[in-house]
Amino acid sequence: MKVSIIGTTGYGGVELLRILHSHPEFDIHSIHSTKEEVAISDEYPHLYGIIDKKMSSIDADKIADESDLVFFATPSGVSSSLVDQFKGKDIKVIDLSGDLRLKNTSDYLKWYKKTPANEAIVDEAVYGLSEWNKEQVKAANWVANPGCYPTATLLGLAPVVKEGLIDPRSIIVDAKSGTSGAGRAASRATLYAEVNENFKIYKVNEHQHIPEIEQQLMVWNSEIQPITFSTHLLPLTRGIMATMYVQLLADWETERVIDLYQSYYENEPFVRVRPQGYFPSIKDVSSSNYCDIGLHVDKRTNRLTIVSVIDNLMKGAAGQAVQNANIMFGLESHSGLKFMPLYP
Ligand SMILES: NC(=O)C1=CN([C@@H]2O[C@H](COP(=O)(O)OP(=O)(O)OC[C@H]3O[C@@H](n4cnc5c(N)ncnc54)[C@H](OP(=O)(O)O)[C@@H]3O)[C@@H](O)[C@H]2O)C=CC1
Ligand SMILES: CC(=O)N[C@@H](CCC(=O)OP(=O)(O)O)C(=O)O
Repeated sequence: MKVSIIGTTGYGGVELLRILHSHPEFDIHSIHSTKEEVAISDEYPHLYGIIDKKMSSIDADKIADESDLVFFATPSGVSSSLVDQFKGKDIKVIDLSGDLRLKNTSDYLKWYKKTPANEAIVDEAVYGLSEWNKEQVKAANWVANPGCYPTATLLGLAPVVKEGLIDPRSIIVDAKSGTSGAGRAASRATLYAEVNENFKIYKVNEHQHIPEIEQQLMVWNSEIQPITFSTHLLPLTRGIMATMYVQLLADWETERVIDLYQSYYENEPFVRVRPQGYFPSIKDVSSSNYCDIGLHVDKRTNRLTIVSVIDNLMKGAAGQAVQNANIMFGLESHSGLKFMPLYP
């Protein structure tokens, strides 16, 4: 199968290249960004002699004629204009941005402060949280690849929310990310001198992933109320840790909660529910497509602590996008994604 990538010079795009270069079924047919006739190895010298392909102009007709699938690894606002160029064409699309995720376009306007994408395509797009929406992803022409924080958060909350085990008003998510989550464009917030030996909270109660998380939680359980969700910048390149606190409605032992999570995820190659007493760290999943989950019930408060870790560029972006592509084309969901975490 031939694939094209738009936004190849970004961190999500170059992670797609890393995965697809050794994928058994997908061939990288064309790569694109705002630059043309520039070799990707000039932008990323680590690719020298491995992928020296040049970027070409974004011609939607040509891409649709020649490729089976295109990834939009472009910023929010740019993806929506690509949607206009690709709609009606005979090609499957996976968008890594937030542009197709929010079904209510007024939410998009409110949280992203940008013009929403074409409403019919937003309606049609399937939310590609791979573990949960497989049948829909399989049949989809447009996939909205989930955000990095929502992926870690939703995989960690799904079993207790679906089972109705928690007070629906009690969800608190304390999330932290490495700086590659902000992309490759230069910004003061991600300068070495700002991030190194520092730890900052940002976008307090205003993060654009809040409506995305709430939307999916409410699909699973309509009782869910607005959540508290905080994001912090870690002095790391890759990785997300989401620590979540929820109030259990009945007395549950930690062991029983772990059993529940293990039964939910037993057939999922990328979700590892850790045994009692172990809490995963970011290094446990670095550069891999795994999401690791640790759980503990505090018997004094009857609150459950859930720790969920992912690599933001893999399970949080390019890895999950390829997982969705595998599902869309009837391949094994872990095809081309069997990377062991990088350690140390
Ligand atoms: N980084 C992460 O961990 C995650 C990112 N995402 C989402 O994935 C998308 C990509 O993120 P990321 O790779 O980090 O972003 P980057 O800023 O690193 O890269 C953006 C890419 O988009 C290209 N681009 C920008 N404007 C245009 C345009 N008008 N037409 C064509 N290409 C354009 C850039 O090309 P050029 O070099 O030519 O400017 C670059 O290749 C974003 O929507 C982001 O929110 C989602 C989950 C996690
Ligand atoms: C560390 C960091 O800055 N992370 C970014 C993730 C943005 C992102 O992935 O954007 P969409 O999913 O909305 O497209 C942030 O918190 O805004």
